[in-house]
Amino acid sequence: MNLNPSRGDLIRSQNYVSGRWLDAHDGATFEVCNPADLSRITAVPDSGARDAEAAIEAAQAAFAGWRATPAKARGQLLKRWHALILANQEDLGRLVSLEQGKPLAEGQGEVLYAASYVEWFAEEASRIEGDLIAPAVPGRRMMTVREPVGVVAVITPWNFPAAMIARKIAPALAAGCTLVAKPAEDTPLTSLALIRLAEEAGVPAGVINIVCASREQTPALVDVWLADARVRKISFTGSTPVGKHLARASADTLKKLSLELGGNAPFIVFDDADLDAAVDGLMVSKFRNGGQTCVCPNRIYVQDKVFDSFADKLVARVAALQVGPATDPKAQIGPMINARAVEKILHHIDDAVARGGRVLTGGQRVHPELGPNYVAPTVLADAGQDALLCHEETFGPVAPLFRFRSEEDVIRQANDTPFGLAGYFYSENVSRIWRVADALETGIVGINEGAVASEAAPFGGVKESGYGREGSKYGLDDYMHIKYLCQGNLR
Ligand SMILES: O=CCCC(=O)O
Repeated sequence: MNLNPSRGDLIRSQNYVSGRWLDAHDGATFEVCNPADLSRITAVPDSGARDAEAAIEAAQAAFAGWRATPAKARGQLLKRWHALILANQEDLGRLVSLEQGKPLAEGQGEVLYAASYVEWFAEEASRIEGDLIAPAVPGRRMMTVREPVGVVAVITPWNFPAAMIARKIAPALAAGCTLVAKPAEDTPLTSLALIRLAEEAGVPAGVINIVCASREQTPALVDVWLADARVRKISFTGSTPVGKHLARASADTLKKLSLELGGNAPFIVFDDADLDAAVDGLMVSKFRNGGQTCVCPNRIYVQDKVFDSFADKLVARVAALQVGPATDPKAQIGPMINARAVEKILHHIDDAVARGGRVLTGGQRVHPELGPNYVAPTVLADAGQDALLCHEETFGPVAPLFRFRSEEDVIRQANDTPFGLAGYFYSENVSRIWRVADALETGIVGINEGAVASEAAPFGGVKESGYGREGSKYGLDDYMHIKYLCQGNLR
């Protein structure tokens, strides 16, 4: 099966700045490869400081006009973009799978997920409202209006190359912001294809600007955005260390920040749970995108009494997962994104085994004849709480099971992490459901549910998983500020 899009113009190998497709200022490029077999797909610009600067200038120049465009008209443009994304779903889905590696069905599903944010914010654009406030003294009228923050820098990860950029660009445009964007170096092509469709939808020149950069070149590019006072906001999805760096480095210009950072999600199975439902939920949440998802369960706590039967059911399902490239229609788990990701996953497995863990299934690389990035879906049991995979996001198809005795105990363990993005638990006891939902220190809680993401829901974390919310009726707030108007001397 060929993963190349049938519409050739959707594979772009240039930046898009001020409505023009351009090479990097110095002509530098880097290669984008298929993680399934490391074959070269194309090369894209390896942009630097001058390209970053040009993108800001374009976004700043377009801001006044875009902000003045009625919200309804901005929404209509987003609707046209949404329609084009749906019309090209198959091509975009193939492109996601080609550069990111996820199975075809997941690539197609991701495009729908991305489109759902565009549609949501197309509609939210018409609901940008202010308030009339009861004045505290006579003769005054007090009100609020909401204004776009200005130029936004959007920095996206490789694990959802369509959805993550869509759920940042759509609210930014709906709010009246213009933007400069940098897609992940592993997966720039889907983002470029989406921008090509936004251009086709009629988004004016300069409103969206996107520049690509390699891992080595990214700091030089992003530093320009961090230092420039015209960039009023950064929206970033990625690791906690990088999020902290962005917060520190943008402090001098006090930018507004949305940081969707690392997770270390607990998944708790109480002994009053429906075990089959819990296994279903874990399969969906843990093995989506091969475990390379920030809301994937990282630590699975199972109550003593049901531990063995849960483990048996889970192992049967995990051992049956098909691993392979997206060109194989039977594949359910694709390659990991790159060699560094594979090394980390294998290191976590080895470390867990060194700390008393048992491999119940998987535990090693597979299909070396296809490529070096395939890891067998793995279930581990009984590693110590000091194992690395208790403290760091593994970001791979590894499900470590830990026994617990009491609710109190498991809540303490679940919250014993600096991260707080998602948490999940399964129980049929209504009182426990509300107790545990309240006690989990996470921004998202799945209660008897493993698939929590939705454009209608606020996505984001607490603690060192970041701040800000994406999607939902709250999602526009990150791209707007509130201005208070006070009229005095009313007669
Ligand atoms: O990995 C980050 C985002 C995942 C999601 O939107 O469900």
